[in-house]
Amino acid sequence: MLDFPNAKINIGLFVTSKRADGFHNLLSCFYPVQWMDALEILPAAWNSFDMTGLPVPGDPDSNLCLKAYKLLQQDFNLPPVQMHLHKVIPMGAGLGGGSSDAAFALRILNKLFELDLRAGALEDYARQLGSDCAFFVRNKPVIASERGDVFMDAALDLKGYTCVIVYPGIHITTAEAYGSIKPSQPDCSLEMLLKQDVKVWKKILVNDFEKALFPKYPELPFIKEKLYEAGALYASMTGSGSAIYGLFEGEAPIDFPFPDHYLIWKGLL
Ligand SMILES: C[C@](O)(CO)[C@H](O)COP(=O)(O)OP(=O)(O)OC[C@H]1O[C@@H](n2ccc(N)nc2=O)[C@H](O)[C@@H]1O
Ligand SMILES: Nc1ncnc2c1ncn2[C@@H]1O[C@H](COP(=O)(O)OP(=O)(O)OP(=O)(O)O)[C@@H](O)[C@H]1O
Repeated sequence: MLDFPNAKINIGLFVTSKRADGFHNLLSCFYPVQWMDALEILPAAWNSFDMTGLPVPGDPDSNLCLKAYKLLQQDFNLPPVQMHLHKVIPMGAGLGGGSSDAAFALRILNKLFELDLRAGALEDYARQLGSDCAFFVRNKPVIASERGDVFMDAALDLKGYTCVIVYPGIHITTAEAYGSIKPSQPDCSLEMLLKQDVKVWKKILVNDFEKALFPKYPELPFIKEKLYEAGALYASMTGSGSAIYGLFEGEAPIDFPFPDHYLIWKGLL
């Protein structure tokens, strides 16, 4: 069975407090975007896993797709599978690519072997694999709270907007980003802020990680400024970076003044 794990962007991200378990509570709108990997899982005589596309750092045995298989294997007597992951979404970008692969692996295995797990049960498995992972089971716009894994549907429809995502090749680990953050509370509820016109988001919505990371990586505010100069109504870093996105009404410009090694994705929301 073949599927296409997609990325997400965060629209507004407030890190509100540090928790007793070492994680942070946050408030953020997660919005799916169609920058996608490809993941195929087939029944096989023995287990195998291989990858193509962007190189994924670390031991392949610790790949989140395999972790997803092993997690379900603890509760279900799964037959062996061959998995193939084609990696397109950059890592350390705040786009949640690894988390999406893991959630899609759970979804595919659920269908392939007719495990009959409902969305709630799949989300519970996903939470064990990473904070962002549960979102990709739902995969529609939500306001996430707590560890980023408790959701409320977001009444936000950006159909017709074009999203441009720029990844400058700076790998920021999530742990590094949270390590430099100072928690703060938003003045007003995120739902209220998102109800305002996209044109005013620039003045009212923030990603708290920008304050912590922009002074350390000056390329990042530069990219954001260039997206605004190109006509974006709203631009922001996604998650804990380093990708920066811009939202354009209708079509986006074709050319951006970025170096060749940057990865740029453009698509309709
Ligand atoms: C920045 C976001 O992408 C926003 O969507 C997420 O909060 C990141 O979620 P993630 O990559 O799935 O993170 P995890 O793999 O669960 O955690 C990696 C590390 O990030 C930190 N972490 C993560 C999520 C969270 N709510 N608080 C944290 O402090 C912890 O140090 C943790 O050890
Ligand atoms: N299938 C996978 N795809 C990508 N990274 C994976 C995968 N499995 C394990 N990893 C590990 O997870 C790390 C980063 O994952 P991810 O792509 O989710 O980054 P991210 O976009 O910064 O995540 P987030 O938005 O959740 O902070 C990689 O450096 C890699 O070592």
